[in-house]
Amino acid sequence: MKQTIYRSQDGLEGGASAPAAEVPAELAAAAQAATDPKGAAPVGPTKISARDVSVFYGEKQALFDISLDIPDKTVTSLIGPSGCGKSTFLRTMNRMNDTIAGARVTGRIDMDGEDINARSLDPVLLRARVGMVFQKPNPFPKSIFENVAYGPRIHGLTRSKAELAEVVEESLRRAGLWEEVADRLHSPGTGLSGGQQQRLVIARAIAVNPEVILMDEPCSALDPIATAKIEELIDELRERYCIVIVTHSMAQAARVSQRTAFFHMGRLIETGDTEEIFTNPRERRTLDYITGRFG
Ligand SMILES: Nc1ncnc2c1ncn2[C@@H]1O[C@H](COP(=O)(O)OP(=O)(O)OP(=O)(O)O)[C@@H](O)[C@H]1O
Repeated sequence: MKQTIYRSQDGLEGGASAPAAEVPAELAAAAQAATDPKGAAPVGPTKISARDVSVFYGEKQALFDISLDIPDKTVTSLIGPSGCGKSTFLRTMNRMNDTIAGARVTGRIDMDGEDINARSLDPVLLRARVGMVFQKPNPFPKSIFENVAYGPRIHGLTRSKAELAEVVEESLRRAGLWEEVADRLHSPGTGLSGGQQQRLVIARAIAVNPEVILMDEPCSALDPIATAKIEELIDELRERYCIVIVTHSMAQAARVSQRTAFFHMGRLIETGDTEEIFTNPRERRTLDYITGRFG
């Protein structure tokens, strides 16, 4: 079933007054539910504030003057066609672009009002505060226990073995994996299924008390059941963390995020509540993308 969406005239290219497009009713309903879930916490205050952020890979400019506020305790989706700069923008938030030879970032990104590119800020500590989950699960070639214990140990977050074991258990519980691995904590993390490995990686990120979790297409290598589990987990985690997710799946963005930002050719075209972006976008390009006309 389709639902006809009428767009506002404000900011439209072309200025047509006809119904803009047909957004599948399921997508619109999912976006509505994610934006205004019953009993859920409201969108939090701004956690990360990007101003005029541009990124260059050598001579090539990949992002152009991005200004975007990312709220705390909220899931923000970054959507847009391949190559539009979603992952590049995600990486600016934990300075992962610093690790790419020839990459240069200009502009300013504040986290809780603090410039994350300040020289005084240690990128290793920043990456503990701003954890990252990649497309392909990447557990260390170590046991399940050691994968999670590694971060707290190197950052000196626990004082005894017992305390470390507690942090490991708590992190695995919060990542929804404890029940499945409690009896094999000392088996290799790489022996788990893809979906379990992705939850292990999330537990590893959680173990160092992050404030933000960045996810770069975290479900693209997973089957639908494992994907559903990760989406459920994302929904639970947002009560505590600021979450930013890059996804190619419009249905996933509509299901899991309360805020959505649409990128196109290195520019931020539009951002707003997910429901608004999916049902009444201001820009024609946004509409064309979410209704599958390009990308
Ligand atoms: N390490 C790099 N070196 C040079 N160019 C890069 C590098 N990483 C990304 N780019 C270029 O920057 C632009 C944005 O890429 P990016 O990966 O951020 O886009 P994306 O929207 O995440 O794409 P996708 O959805 O395909 O993952 C692209 O043109 C890409 O080719």
